[in-house]
Amino acid sequence: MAQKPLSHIGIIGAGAWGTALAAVAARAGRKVTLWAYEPEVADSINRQHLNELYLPGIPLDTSIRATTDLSAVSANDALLLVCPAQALRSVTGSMARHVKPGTPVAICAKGIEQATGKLMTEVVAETLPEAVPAVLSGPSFAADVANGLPTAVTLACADDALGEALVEAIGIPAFRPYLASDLIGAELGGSVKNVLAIACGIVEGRKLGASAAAALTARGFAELTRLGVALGARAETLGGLSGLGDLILTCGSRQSRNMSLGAALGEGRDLAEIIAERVTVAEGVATAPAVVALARRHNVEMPICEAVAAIVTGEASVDDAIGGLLARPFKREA
Ligand SMILES: NC(=O)c1ccc[n+]([C@@H]2O[C@H](COP(=O)([O-])OP(=O)(O)OC[C@H]3O[C@@H](n4cnc5c(N)ncnc54)[C@H](O)[C@@H]3O)[C@@H](O)[C@H]2O)c1
Ligand SMILES: O=P(O)(O)OC[C@H](O)CO
Repeated sequence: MAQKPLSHIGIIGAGAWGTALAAVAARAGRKVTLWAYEPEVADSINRQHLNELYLPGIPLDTSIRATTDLSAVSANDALLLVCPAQALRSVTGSMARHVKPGTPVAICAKGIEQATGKLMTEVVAETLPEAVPAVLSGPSFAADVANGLPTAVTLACADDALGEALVEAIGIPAFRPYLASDLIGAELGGSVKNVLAIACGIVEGRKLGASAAAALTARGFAELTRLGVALGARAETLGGLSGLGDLILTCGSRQSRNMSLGAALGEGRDLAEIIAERVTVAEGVATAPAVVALARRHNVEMPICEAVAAIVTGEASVDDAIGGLLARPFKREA
């Protein structure tokens, strides 16, 4: 039977990225319902067509309807999960009874659950077992996408027909989803690059130079690839938009929350203070220790991620972590 078009898209999470994806789906001609955690965010979207808290100054299509009622998901043909990784289990658990069996559910959060070390696909398999999972990930700053600047991303789905229907539902010339079937590879790239972006930020904040930043990004990519392959991901996914593509973006720009948080750490600022000043999430902070635990379970060496985890958990100072990386024995590159 031919896959019917996905005309009504439910977006779970009205932070910067959920709001940008709502803008994309509306531009693609879809009916969009956006679930917000905060009533004032839903109110601002419905009344002023703005999300002043998370995506300030960007006018939204007036057709986007916001709600705080999770039962609204039952009216959607497909769902995009865009809440922070550490909140995904509680949100999907609360909405589970409203999700129709067979609904495609695209994970857009980039992180690993700290309490369990589980990937978002595992969390969704446990909380929404009758949904069809997909992963949407790649180089995409919310403000760029909401402003209509072009990018391309990976959309991974094990069901080809549903994957194609999702691409049709949200793809527009300025937002080009490339279809893939490797969900683990697609989600792992986005999760690990956030940790590596903190490391690159530290290099920037400590003024260690552009050569150090490039070397760190390349060695970080080697770490990401080792872990991905150990978890069954395909190397070409890790070298694609959702892996290398997003790593280059996030490691290279202070527009990234993870990179700028690292830069502030590198400048000598205190982590708790940096976080307290922000309303937005920097996923790499919670994901760093989770990546390290996952890597140890699979006997994968990830010294840069270990260094970031040691810094964010307060086990090492920035200088000690940098010194530890530079003192590692020389070895073969591959
Ligand atoms: N912002 C981007 O450019 C971008 C791009 C791609 C992917 N992502 C990913 O999307 C996810 C969401 O990020 P964002 O940038 O939209 O968020 P954000 O930082 O703009 O906002 C934080 C979000 O967390 C929500 N929240 C806070 N506590 C919550 C709770 N207990 N339960 C449910 N929701 C809660 C808030 O309502 C808000 O939606 C992250 O995993 C991020 O890595 C972000
Ligand atoms: O601002 P960041 O560091 O959360 O990065 C946003 C996106 O993941 C970039 O693709």
